Amino acid sequence: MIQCSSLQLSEIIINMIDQVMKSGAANSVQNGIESRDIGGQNMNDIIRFVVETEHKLSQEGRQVGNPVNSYQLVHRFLYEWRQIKDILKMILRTEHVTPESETFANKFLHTAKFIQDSEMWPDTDDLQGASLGLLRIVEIYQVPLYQLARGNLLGKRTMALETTQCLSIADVAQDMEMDWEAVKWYNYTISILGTDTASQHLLTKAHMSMAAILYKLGRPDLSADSIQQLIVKKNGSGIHDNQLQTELRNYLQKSSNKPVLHPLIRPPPKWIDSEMSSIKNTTVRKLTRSDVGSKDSKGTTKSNARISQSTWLPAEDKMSEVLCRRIKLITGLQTDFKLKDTNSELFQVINYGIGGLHLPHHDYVSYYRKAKFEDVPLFQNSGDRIATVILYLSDVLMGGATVFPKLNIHVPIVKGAAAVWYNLHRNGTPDTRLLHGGCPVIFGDKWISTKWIREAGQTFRRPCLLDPHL
Ligand SMILES: O=C(O)CCC(=O)C(=O)O
Ligand SMILES: [Fe+2]
Repeated sequence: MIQCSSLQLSEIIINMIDQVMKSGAANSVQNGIESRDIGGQNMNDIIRFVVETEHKLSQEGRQVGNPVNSYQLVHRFLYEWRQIKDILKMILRTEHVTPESETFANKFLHTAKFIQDSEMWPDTDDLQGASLGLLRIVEIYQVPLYQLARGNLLGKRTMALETTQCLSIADVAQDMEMDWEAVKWYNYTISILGTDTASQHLLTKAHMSMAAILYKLGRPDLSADSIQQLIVKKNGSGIHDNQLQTELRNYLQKSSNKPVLHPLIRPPPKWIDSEMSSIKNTTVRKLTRSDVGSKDSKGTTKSNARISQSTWLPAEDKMSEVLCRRIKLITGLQTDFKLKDTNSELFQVINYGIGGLHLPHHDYVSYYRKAKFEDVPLFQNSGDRIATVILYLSDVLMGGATVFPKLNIHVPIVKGAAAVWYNLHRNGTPDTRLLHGGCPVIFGDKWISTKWIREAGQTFRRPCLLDPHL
């Protein structure tokens, strides 16, 4: 934890750089190492950084209590200086290190160690504190974010924030559950990110984090837009689809340990109406009063637990194929429909009128297996319903949300959006936290389509883990 003010800190850094500069080591390093030795590029980066920091600090660093500069110092100390130390240590370990480089590296590391030992080296708490300071200033004084980031704090000049620093502030806001602030900072970061390959990773991270927060804030529409924009940017920049698929999959698999709903890609707005109408038109005349599976008989029964009409979308329907492919892309799970050993069930299309509801239930069907329900071909060798995907085919004016009472999550019905969740723990046992239901529709006509994905075929896509809590 820093024990001194930012002024003291800047003095220390300036002294440290002065020392290194005066010793002439930086020049000899520049002349002596270059790329013949190891990591020529790294070394040039170090020198550039040292010179830049020195310049910036002598120009602006002495402003007492400047929140942006203090933030920059802490950030640089935490990340960039740490990187430099690692590189220098690596240089010292190489066989052909020149005497000049050795002196430079030793001097630098010695001073860094001295500061670190005196507990003045900033830690992540300091960075969080400095980030919160900036977040508060932006909110309380309504400072336009772009001005602050470009080095203009209410008319006073400060250092400009770098893209990685904006992203890091957004991450702090997210950690502190300052959700809308986080969205604002992610959005700004996205707006300044370049199209070079180095920025691609940051772009994905910013879009993904923003999508997750917007989803949590009950805006699946904006959440899906964020992911959609990412896809357009990535495809536009010539990055192969596979890379995006892997990133999305990693993201979804990582957060799957917490049973939360995942933002799902929504089709581009111009497709929504035609896709949704196509599904409704194909199925509307086939709808019949819905059943539920019953525990004690082998069959299904009409029940007041589910007041709706439903039917199944044929596997050969064009929309069924399109949606299966899309869900496979997003979840990474196998979604093929087969009459035996199926990877997923057909899309069930459900229509709830006024007052229509589905009482809280779980989607897993483990009790079927106990009741030897395996003789129904569809269930043979297909395992349990590992995941559920609900596509929302209509908007609902009031009511009708899908709710998860144990998780305190509610998903409003937004045409074109979708919700995904896993019903089973990673060890295959039912995850009871995923209890959910459809609230009664107050105004409107609720259309959804549900895809239950089965365990069969997912072995390498969502591998089993023994931990019963995952
Ligand atoms: O109607 C809803 O929102 C939920 C539907 C559902 O849970 C299901 O079909 O299994
Ligand atoms: Fe359900």
